[in-house]
Amino acid sequence: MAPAAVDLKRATDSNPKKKAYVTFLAGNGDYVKGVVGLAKGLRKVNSSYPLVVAVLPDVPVEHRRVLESQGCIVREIAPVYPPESQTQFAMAYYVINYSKLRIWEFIEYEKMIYLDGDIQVFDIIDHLFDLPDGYFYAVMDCFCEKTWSHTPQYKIGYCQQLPEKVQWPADMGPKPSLFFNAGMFVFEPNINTYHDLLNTLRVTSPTPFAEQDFLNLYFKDIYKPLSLIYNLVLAMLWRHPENVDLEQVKVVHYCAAGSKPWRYTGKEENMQREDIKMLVKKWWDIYNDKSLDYKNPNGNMAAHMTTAGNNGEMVLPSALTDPKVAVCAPSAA
Ligand SMILES: O=c1ccn([C@@H]2O[C@H](COP(=O)(O)OP(=O)(O)O)[C@@H](O)[C@H]2O)c(=O)[nH]1
Ligand SMILES: OC[C@H]1O[C@H](O[C@@H]2[C@@H](O)[C@H](O)[C@@H](O)[C@H](O)[C@@H]2O)[C@H](O)[C@@H](O)[C@H]1O
Ligand SMILES: [Mn+2]
Repeated sequence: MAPAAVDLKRATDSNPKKKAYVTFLAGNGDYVKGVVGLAKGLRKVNSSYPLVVAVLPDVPVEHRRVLESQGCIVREIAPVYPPESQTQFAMAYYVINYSKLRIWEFIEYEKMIYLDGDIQVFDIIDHLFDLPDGYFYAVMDCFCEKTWSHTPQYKIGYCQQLPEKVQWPADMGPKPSLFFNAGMFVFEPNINTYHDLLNTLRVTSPTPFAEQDFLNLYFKDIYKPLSLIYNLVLAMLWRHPENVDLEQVKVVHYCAAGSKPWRYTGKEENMQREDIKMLVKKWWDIYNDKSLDYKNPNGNMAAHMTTAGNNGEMVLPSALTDPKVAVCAPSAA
């Protein structure tokens, strides 16, 4: 699918080096809040690059308009499904995450940083665009959460985050290759890679972590681990606290069960931790910061995005102001 002219134009005019952040949005639910938060977070750290949002057809036009009003470049992609199988995904909805593969087709960009919609960038990471070409950069995952209970490493208590804790037994074959979390990665869109990814997927049996497993398999030979400061998988806080210095962390990935800030209730395991409550509040502080809203070139909010409330305040479309999930930033520090 050739890139739409308008995207090409915007990519060339306002972004001569043709680099961009990209995220993925599916459905008509509340992940759009995550993407709005991400767009505002990148603005807060003064990133020089735009945020492209790859949206599935089921993302409503109202959500797309809100994202455009926040300065995002919205690109519709077709879904990608894995081959038919009886696989039980770690989370049933992971099946839609294979659609992330479409971003390799965004060849008007020479380098992109993919970020999940449940990620927030608290410190500028634009320098990652200058990493040498020809590699796939991402942060190593952790195998200690229950979501990994189907794996041999979980069963013997082995985790790449602390490999000396449990030796990998020789009778279990070679130690698993380094495995990255697919919520954040630095990559180069390339049409040949794109077609090869889709062709390879057609002959690859799906596995519990869906496209994350597939990407780890596909890029195993060129994968280069990044420091965890670029994608703090929250479980690291209680699984490997010795590896985490929160002061240094630049990117937080709200992937632990119950940690999505826009759905946070504090009820799930580990969600009453002071560091979790602090990180959720940090996310809400950005999401609610109106000074971080995008001002289009003529210096005001895109009119068709908002309507004035009774006393002139900015009223976002109902999708983003659902009273049921009104600001629930915990009172903690
Ligand atoms: O209903 C959904 C589920 C997922 N996603 C996108 O797919 C990414 C991966 O899913 P998720 O972050 O929930 O996986 P986790 O990192 O929590 O395992 C999300 O961050 C979103 O960008 C989405 O847009 N809508
Ligand atoms: O579709 C598979 C997903 O797999 C990954 O999420 C997992 C993984 O991080 C585990 O290690 C955690 O235990 C778990 O909580 C978390 O959901 C990616 O973050 C996401 O983008 C996506 O690729
Ligand atoms: Mn995620």
